[in-house]
Amino acid sequence: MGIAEPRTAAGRDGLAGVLAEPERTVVALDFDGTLAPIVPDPDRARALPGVAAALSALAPLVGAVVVVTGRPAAKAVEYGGLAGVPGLEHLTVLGHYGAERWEAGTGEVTAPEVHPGVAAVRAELPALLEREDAPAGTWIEDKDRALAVHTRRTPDPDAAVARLREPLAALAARHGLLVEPGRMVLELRPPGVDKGAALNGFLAGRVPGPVVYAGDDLGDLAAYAAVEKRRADGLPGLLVCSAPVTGEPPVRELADRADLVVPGPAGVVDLLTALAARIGGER
Ligand SMILES: O=P(O)(O)OC[C@H]1O[C@H](O[C@H]2O[C@H](CO)[C@@H](O)[C@H](O)[C@H]2O)[C@H](O)[C@@H](O)[C@@H]1O
Repeated sequence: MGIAEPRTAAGRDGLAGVLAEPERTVVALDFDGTLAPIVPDPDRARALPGVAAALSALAPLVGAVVVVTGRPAAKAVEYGGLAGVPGLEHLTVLGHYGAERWEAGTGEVTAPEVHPGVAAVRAELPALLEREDAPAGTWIEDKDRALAVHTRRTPDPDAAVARLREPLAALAARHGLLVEPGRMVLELRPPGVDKGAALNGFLAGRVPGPVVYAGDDLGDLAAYAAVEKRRADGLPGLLVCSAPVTGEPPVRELADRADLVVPGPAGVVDLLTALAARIGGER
């Protein structure tokens, strides 16, 4: 299995950079929709079988592998089966869009205090959803330092998001939070972090080199922008979009900016495996 040719010149340069300097390359990956197939119940999401094997084959061949997720870091580690995997001793997981950091080396999560607005939103959210007549199936995911309102299990998920967006934004703003939109979800979370800042923070202090970033949702756009900025500064980058395989359309803004669009987590596993084979074979 080979590596598909990126459709953009920047992407082809990015891939060439990765293959030329794997030891300086950072491979950054989103979790839900990229390593884990999308499922109706977020608590049942799990990394696709094959993810740990692909990552542990690739990680020793590149500078670093990092997971950048909106999930709490510990949940991504648990649902990803990412702890104690041979080859992943230096894995980092940046959770809550970078507010949390888990290191495989210590097995510990470091994070700031929980924003006080989260408790206030937690208290007011159920009444707001009732007042707004949120459709049956609307569901709150309590992530401790953020709250996500999911609509995937409502009859018309996109209409429910459109309807709830403004009142949720107003509630979030009253308590110093913001609304992060995603695939059939509106997350009320503290400001000051995003996946772009998370990725840049991770890259700071490392020897400058190529970056591969794979994601599937709106929250990944900030990381795309960070890679695009590096490319403008002359550093190679490869942007990968993990497109749904369920009939759901891909997030347009992401698919349009990607150098490579792959079919969901299985496509991501294939890409990681092919990268490892190519880099390993060229050593
Ligand atoms: O940054 P990510 O790793 O992509 O996390 C973003 C959000 O993903 C989760 O929600 C999404 O996946 C669910 C499980 O497949 C799906 O049911 C939901 O519709 C998706 O939006 C997660 O539940 C959120 O906490 C994450 O912030």
